[in-house]
This record gives sequence, structure tokens and C-alpha cells, in this order.
Amino acid sequence: MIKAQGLRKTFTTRSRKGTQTVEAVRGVDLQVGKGEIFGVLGPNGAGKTTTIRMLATLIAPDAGQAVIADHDLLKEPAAVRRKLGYVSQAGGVEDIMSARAQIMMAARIHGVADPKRAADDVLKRFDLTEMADRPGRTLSGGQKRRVSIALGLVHDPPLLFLDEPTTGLDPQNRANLWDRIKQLRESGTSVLLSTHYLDEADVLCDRLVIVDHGQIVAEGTPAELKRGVSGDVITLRVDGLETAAETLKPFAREIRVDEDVLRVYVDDGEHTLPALLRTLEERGIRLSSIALDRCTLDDVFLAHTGRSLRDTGADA
Ligand SMILES: Nc1ncnc2c1ncn2[C@@H]1O[C@H](COP(=O)(O)OP(=O)(O)OP(=O)(O)O)[C@@H](O)[C@H]1O
Repeated sequence: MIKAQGLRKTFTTRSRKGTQTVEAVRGVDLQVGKGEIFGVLGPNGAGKTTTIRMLATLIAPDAGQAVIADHDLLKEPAAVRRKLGYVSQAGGVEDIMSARAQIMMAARIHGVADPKRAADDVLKRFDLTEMADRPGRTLSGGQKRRVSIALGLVHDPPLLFLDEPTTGLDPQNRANLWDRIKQLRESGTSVLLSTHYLDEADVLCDRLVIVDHGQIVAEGTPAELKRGVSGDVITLRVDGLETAAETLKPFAREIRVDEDVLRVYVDDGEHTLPALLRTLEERGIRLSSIALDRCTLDDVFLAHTGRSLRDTGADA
């Protein structure tokens, strides 16, 4: 559905203080299959929105190329646009018009043959029929987000771009939206979504890329990415982090000192733990807490960037 190579975008802004240049996207390649939920995971400012906006024909790349739904992004932007739905971070739900009127207008703009019927269908699909005739401003955050997705889907595109679809929603509304996004996959729609939520990428995405500073640092299924780092992670708080790290080296594939905790990456946590505890005791290293976890996508991010996505303030 998407095959993109070498996408680049640099923004230059001029102000009284001088010229500022930001390399927002620095050579991104990605491939999204039909009926796949594909994620772009990264911290704030990583270049996720810029990547999506280039693929959605909203801004021109400085370099690179892409074929989307069998059309060339640069040579046939109008044909590409007909094949996609785009839901921005802001959502684009208008305050005064009703949800139904907004969706019917979007259907007309897309040249849908029967706008009323298309709006009714998508309203029903997103459980919005009851509030369809209320002005946009009276809808809750979760309802508004559903309307924004309905706006992107009313012309039944084979590809939907969702830019941070659940940011700002409470856990219940997020879970509800995840279910709806999964249903899109079942109906054959390909979805490319950006997110800074680790759990969202893990639960929802068939495959994903992790981006940082405009570049892809890792790519794969959530399981592949986690396997690539290591099986389990033992997180310890101890007195004397550096000494403990040195002592535990023989047990680990990798050890990281991350602020005030030690992360010990091991193949088999359950069997490593008893021997590791014995060693700490023998060396007189005082332990204040210990936890054994399966690897998360944050460990993957940490392994590739040296920072935790949580520390960037991106993840909730
Ligand atoms: N129109 C623009 N003019 C100047 N700089 C821009 C513009 N759009 C984006 N940038 C800069 O490009 C970088 C990437 O921004 P982008 O919005 O793509 O990141 P993001 O990963 O989507 O972040 P977030 O999660 O905060 O939305 C940032 O440093 C941003 O400030």
C-alpha cells in the first residue's frame, strides 16, 4: 500500500533573530502492506507528523519518493489523495456544525455518490448516530475523536493516516478507539498511525518503525523488536550503581545505568534471578528494590538511542 524511500524534509524559518533550520525528516524508508496497521513510534519532534504529511500529499518532500496505492506520490498526487483518509492531531471537528453535516460535507468534497447514506453508515459504524445532530462543540473528547476518524473514512479509502489518534484521551476511550482501529484492519483498510505511546504501538501495530531525530532507528513487529533487544529485563535499585553493574556483568547480555536504576538485560530472567541475588548478597551490595519484566518497546528505544522514551516526556 505504501512504499517510500529516502523521504527528507528540512524546514527553514526566518525571524528577527535569524534563520533557523530544522532537519525534521532525514531519509525515511518504509513499506506498509495491505490491511496492515503500521506504526511510527517516537518522541515529540521526532518527525512523525512531517512524515505523515508528506505521505498524505500535504507537504512536498525535499527528496525521496513514494508509491501509494499504486500511484506515484510526486507525479500523481490527486490520485494518491483519492485513495487516502487523513486524520490530523487536531482532528478537524468544527464547533458549530453538527457531526452529520460535517461528515456529509466531507463526503461531497470527496465526490461520494450518496453523501447522506455514506454519512449514516459511518456514523453508525462509530456509534455516533445518537449525537449526530448536535453541534461539534457539545461532543466529548472521545466522541470528537470518533467524528474526526469518521470524517477521514467517509469516502471509504483503502488507506487511513492517523496522527496520534489517542493523545489526550482517557484510558477507556483509548481502549475503545483501539478496538475500532483493529476493526478497520479486519475490513481490509490499511492504517498508518503515529504515536508516542509505547503500549499503543505494542497492542495495535502489526509492524512499526521507531523514529528519533528524523531517522528510523529500528523496524519490525513489536515481538521482533523486543526479541532483538533481549528476553527479559531485571531492574534494580541498589547502593553503588557502578559497582553493582560491574558485578553483574557476567549475568547479562547488556547492562545499562539509567538515572538511579540499573537495567540488566538477560535471556532468561526467571532462572538468572536467584544466582544474581546470591551474588549481590555475597558482595555486600544493598538492594532496595528489584523487578523482573519482559522487554518493552521502551527498552528497544533505549537500546537504539541511549534514552528512554519515557524520559523524553513523550509517553504517559
Ligand atoms: N512548519 C514547520 N516549520 C518549522 N519547523 C517545523 C515545522 N513543522 C515541524 N517542524 C519541526 O520539525 C521537527 C519535527 O516535527 P514533527 O511535527 O514532524 O514531529 P512529531 O514527531 O510529529 O512530534 P509530536 O509528537 O510533538 O507531534 C520539530 O523539530 C518541529 O519543530
